[in-house]
Amino acid sequence: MTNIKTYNAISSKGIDYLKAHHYEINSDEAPKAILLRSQNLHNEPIDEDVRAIVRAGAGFNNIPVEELSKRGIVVFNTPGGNANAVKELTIASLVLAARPVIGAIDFANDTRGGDVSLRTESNKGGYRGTELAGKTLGVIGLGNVGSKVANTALALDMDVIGYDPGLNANTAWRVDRHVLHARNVEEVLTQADYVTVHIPLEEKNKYFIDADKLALMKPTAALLNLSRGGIVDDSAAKDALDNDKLRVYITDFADDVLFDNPKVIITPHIGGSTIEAEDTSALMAVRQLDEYLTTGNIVNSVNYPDINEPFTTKYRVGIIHENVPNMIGQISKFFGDHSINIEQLSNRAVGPYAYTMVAINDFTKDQQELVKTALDEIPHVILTRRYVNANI
Ligand SMILES: NC(=O)c1ccc[n+]([C@@H]2O[C@H](COP(=O)([O-])OP(=O)(O)OC[C@H]3O[C@@H](n4cnc5c(N)ncnc54)[C@H](O)[C@@H]3O)[C@@H](O)[C@H]2O)c1
Ligand SMILES: O=C(O)[C@H](O)COP(=O)(O)O
Repeated sequence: MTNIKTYNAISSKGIDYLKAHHYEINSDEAPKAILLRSQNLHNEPIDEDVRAIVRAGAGFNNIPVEELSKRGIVVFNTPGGNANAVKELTIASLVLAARPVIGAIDFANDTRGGDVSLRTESNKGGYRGTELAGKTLGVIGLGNVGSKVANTALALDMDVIGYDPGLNANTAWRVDRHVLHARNVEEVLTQADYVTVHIPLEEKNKYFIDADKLALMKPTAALLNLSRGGIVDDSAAKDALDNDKLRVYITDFADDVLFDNPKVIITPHIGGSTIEAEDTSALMAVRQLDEYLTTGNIVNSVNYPDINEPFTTKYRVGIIHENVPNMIGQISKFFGDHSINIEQLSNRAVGPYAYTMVAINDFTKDQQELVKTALDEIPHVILTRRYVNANI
């Protein structure tokens, strides 16, 4: 049995899937893989035998990806698995930014005991809000979450302007054609009545919304951050609120500087916390993990290229290596030199790393032993794994 170590509350759908596929969870054996949500893995020792780490969720800033890549550990996430949940909380946040719902609920509860109807009707004028229809929503990041938010806002009769320089032919189609594409983030910030940020916390995005960008926003605007703490400079946001340069700030990430501020609404990182999103993300995660551990196929990796081929031969060898010249030449030569016939060879690279998958039918025990030890000695090869097709 292969042991999988888990952190955080992983949906039972994911755990049951693993158990039904001959894995054990958190046993005494050295784990072959880690399955987690937001657990911070930076500064945590990762067991020698670990071959894969799967984030059941979108953001992977809690995982030391660079360090793991050097060890040949494949890191996966589950893109889109919780996007609908975040979209719905973002829409709820827009409504909370437009209408004083929370204060109104508190007031309604306070009317208990007196002439409820009289007190309610005579004081409800203090809880008048505005409508989203006709206002402009700026969406920064039009990925799985941002595209859904943008499209839904159109259905609420908002004008939507989006900014995402990373869109490509595969991802751009998700965005409704009525969403205006900004040439730069400044266009979004200056035009929007509501700004919502849906980008990953990478080095380049740390404090992406800082004092300078806040200064470009309308003083009547609302800022929403359901992406990550650290993407908005919360101290700068607090200053903008205190100086009437920003009307309201809603964030899914608590921060000491934001507490006890009537212009701030904080939720406790619940964007992806729905039953549906947790089930979907966990199932995506365990399927991707099982696929990698049993066939070598890589789907939704954040550090290595995806290779997803039907497993039609008896054996496969997956080779994780650096993306440098002549690797395919050296790998092919190795197999040729040892009289191992290659049925198919797939190779893809992303950034500094590459993955080569070699499909084999005739593979003696001696040849398999040789591959296990000698292939790793080719310079720039990081890790080699052999896969046996259980269906042949
Ligand atoms: N609150 C929650 O519980 C919750 C749930 C899911 C995701 N998230 C966060 O939201 C982020 C986005 O999620 P997603 O599923 O949409 O990810 P995604 O990868 O599908 O989309 C992210 C998009 O942001 C774009 N982008 C990156 N940097 C940018 C920048 N500086 N300006 C404009 N666009 C930029 C990328 O090109 C990409 O299209 C995640 O990385 C995660 O941190 C939070
Ligand atoms: O990046 C994500 O997917 C979200 O932040 C959800 O995090 P969680 O799985 O800890 O709820």
